[in-house]
Parts: sequence; C-alpha cells; structure tokens
Amino acid sequence: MKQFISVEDVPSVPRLVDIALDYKKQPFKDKKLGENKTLGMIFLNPSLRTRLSTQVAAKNLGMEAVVFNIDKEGWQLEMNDGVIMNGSTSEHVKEAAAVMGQYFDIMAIRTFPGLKDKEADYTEKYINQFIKYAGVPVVSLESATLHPLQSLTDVITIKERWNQPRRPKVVMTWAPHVKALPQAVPNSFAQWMNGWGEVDFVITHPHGYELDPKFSGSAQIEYNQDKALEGADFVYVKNWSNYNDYGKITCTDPSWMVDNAKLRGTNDAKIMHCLPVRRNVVIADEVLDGPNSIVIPEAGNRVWAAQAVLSEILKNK
Ligand SMILES: CCC[C@H](NC(C)=O)C(=O)O
Ligand SMILES: NC(=O)OP(=O)(O)O
Repeated sequence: MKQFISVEDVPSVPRLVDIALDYKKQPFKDKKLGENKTLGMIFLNPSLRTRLSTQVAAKNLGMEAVVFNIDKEGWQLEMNDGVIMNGSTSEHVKEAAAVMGQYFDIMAIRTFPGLKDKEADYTEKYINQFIKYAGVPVVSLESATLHPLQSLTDVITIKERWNQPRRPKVVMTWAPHVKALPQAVPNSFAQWMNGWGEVDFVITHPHGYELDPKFSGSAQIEYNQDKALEGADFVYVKNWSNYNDYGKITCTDPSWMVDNAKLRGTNDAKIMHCLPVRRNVVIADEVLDGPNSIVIPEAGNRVWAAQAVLSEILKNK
C-alpha cells in the first residue's frame, strides 16, 4: 500500500481487517518493523482518538511519532499554486510539505473541509497538495470527504462481533447536531460498507440530506428512520451537514435523535458512533450508557486499524 486516503487504496479489505485483528491479539509481533522510522502526524484540526491511537500504533511497530499542530504551531500555509504571497500566508504548502517529507518516512494529516467551497472540498485540494509535494507516503487522519482509519475501524468492529451465517443489517442514521459537521465520516462509512460487501447496508436521513452518490453507492436509502431501523443488527449514528445545500444545517428535528424507543424495532442492535458525540442531541444518555453501546471498544479498535495501515505501508517501502 503506497498511501491510505480511501478504500480504493486497499487491495483487499478482508485481508487488512484480518491483519488488524491479528495485531489486536499480538500487538508487538512487528515491533521492529518501524525501527528507526518516523511518522509525522500533521493536524490542521482538533483530535483525540485519531491522534492518540495512531501514536500508540506507531509505537507498537517501533516507529517514532512526531505530532505537529500546524494550524497553531506552524506558519499560515498558502494552499493555492501560482499566487503572489503578499497577504496573510507566510509559507507555501510546496515548501512545508516537501520539508516535512525530508524529516518523516510516512506523513499522516488531518484536513477538515471548509464547508464553504464544495468544489475545493470535494476535489480534496488540501490533502492532495500535501500528497503532491511531500515525497513520502501519506495517510489520511480525516480529509475533507473521507475518514478511512475510522471506517476501517468500523469494519473491524462489526466483523469481530458478527458470527451468524447471514449478512448483518447495518443502518447508518443521520442525527441532529448544533454545528455544521463534515460529510467525511458518513461518506467514508458508506464507501467502506459498500466496498467490504459483507453487510446489508441502509442509510436513513431527512429528505435533502443525500450524500454524494459516489460514496452512498449501492446503499438502500430510506427516509423513514423507524422503517430503516427495523431489524437492524448494527446502528451507526452520525450527524452531517447538508451536501446538496452545501455545508448548511437544514434539519434540526430532535425526533431524529437516537434513544431507546427509536431502537425498539431493531434486532437488539449494537450502537456505534465515531466519537466525539453530543450526548442527548445525537444519542441519548440511556443508549450510550446502555448495554448495546459499543462506542468505547469501537474507539479502542482505532489502534489496530492504524497499526495495520502503517505496517502495510512500511512493508511497501
Ligand atoms: C471524527 C469526527 C470528526 C468531526 N466531528 C466534529 C465534532 O467535528 C466530524 O464529524 O467529521
Ligand atoms: N473518531 C475520531 O476520529 O475522533 P477524533 O476526531 O477525536 O480523532
């Protein structure tokens, strides 16, 4: 694997999931693989899980992880090529990315969307500039439209819990939020559920909240949340801002919040969320504190997902 930006960078999802589950059983079996190698982790946005789990994964492989909050600690970056830099930007991404490529063997970067310019976000302008100039493999820590480490984690979490011969019904449901959030996590979850191909996948959301069809793909779309949740084995809860009316919040209906009553029609479904979650806005306390929530072990699996990705890139170097 040369980079990890999307499910399209993964030759075999089942094989990568097995590698991750093997690391979960034997975390230190490849602790020399990354010896004398350095992972640079560049953040343009906040993070808890991605930052900490990827650092632990690097350590498990013997790698040194260097974390840089470039939005707070670095120079203001110019992302547009060919401009006269006489404004507020002090350094061009051409130099910044190339210099960091001199220091690191692998670069990992988080670049949230601006949610203003749909074209800039959906052409992945920012992360593609880093890929173009870094000169080393790049791992996405969540880009404008995708979050592949989270989605690999979610596949791992479903795979390790499902032991019935039939395909599980997995339902991703929109839920309200007080801020306009990216579509990256739901885009990515849909892309991986479709790419993995081992589940019956349904997406439910209010009218107008359709995701980019290139990500929702073959998923069944159901606008009636209760109908969608009938018989669900896994419920993946996530808010996202409107893709069609780009970056806007066009629905604030609190009845989309997931509570125990909402889950009555499911097949005793396990509840998933990438975190951070707004309690009692997105998911009710009674669900998050109940026996069916697996959001904490789901977050724990972030380490094994990152370790599998880093090891596959190191083996390719
Ligand atoms: C992993 C989630 C990161 C981000 N969440 C927030 C709150 O910005 C999102 O919804 O994409
Ligand atoms: N799920 C996830 O990526 O969490 P952070 O934004 O805290 O890294």
